[in-house]
Amino acid sequence: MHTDRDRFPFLTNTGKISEMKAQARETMRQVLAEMTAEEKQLESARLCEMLVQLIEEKEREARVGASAVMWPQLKVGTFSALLREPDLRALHDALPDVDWYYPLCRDEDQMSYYLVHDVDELERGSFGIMEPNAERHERVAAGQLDVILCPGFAFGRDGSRLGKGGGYYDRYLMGRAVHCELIGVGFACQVYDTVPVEKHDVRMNRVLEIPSS
Ligand SMILES: Nc1nc2c(c(=O)[nH]1)N(C=O)[C@@H](CNc1ccc(C(=O)N[C@@H](CCC(=O)O)C(=O)O)cc1)CN2
Ligand SMILES: Nc1ncnc2c1ncn2[C@@H]1O[C@H](COP(=O)(O)OP(=O)(O)OP(=O)(O)O)[C@@H](O)[C@H]1O
Repeated sequence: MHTDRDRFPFLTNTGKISEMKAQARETMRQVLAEMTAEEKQLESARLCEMLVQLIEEKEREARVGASAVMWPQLKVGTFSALLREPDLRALHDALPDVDWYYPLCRDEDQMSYYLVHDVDELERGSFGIMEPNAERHERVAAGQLDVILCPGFAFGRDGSRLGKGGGYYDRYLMGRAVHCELIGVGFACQVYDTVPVEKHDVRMNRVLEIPSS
């Protein structure tokens, strides 16, 4: 059953989508600021459990018929949490066979992913985000990732995503492989039926939603 909660509630239609997106981001900053550290921790753990199930299922699919010499390892793009984002670090321990890649903003508009075995290898970089180091970590081509976990300010169940406003993800995701699954990962208060998007905004294949208890 859909309720008012499901409609993205904070918009006055100004006729300009870019203005509506800016307004929606501002509201989401306020909504997210109300979450306590404990709530964020609990929901992050829940999201990790959901992701473990999903990724294990993908691993099983990839391994049907695979041989021991060509044992497929999933390449998954993840992210380091900003203050208002879910903390996904627990995935490393829960899924040790996955190759984890983290984004690095290389200049004003380009982002690339690098292989990171241990979260302790990340260093504080642009925007205060914990990032890989281009000299120490191995870069992967955009078309090589099997799954990309995408952060954002808000997500729609229809796959729409409201990002942070840098355009990094949209530009990067244009180069993804056809089989690559894009998963929107946010807290429960970030998921609505739909959120405002422009033509260039890339749709998620799936948006995680913590079931309401
Ligand atoms: N974890 C993470 N890594 C990412 C992004 C992201 O959104 N999240 N980016 C996506 O493009 C790129 C960096 N771009 C960014 C653009 C804007 C803000 C920003 O406006 N920060 C918020 C604070 C958000 C928070 O704490 O959650 C703000 O000022 O309100 C941050 C990063 C690449 N790496
Ligand atoms: N594929 C693209 N090619 C060129 N410019 C783009 C592309 N995608 C986005 N941009 C530009 O980047 C800027 C920010 O876009 P937008 O507001 O959609 O970012 P966002 O999706 O919120 O950010 P992010 O994806 O980094 O979280 C806009 O000026 C937009 O025109």
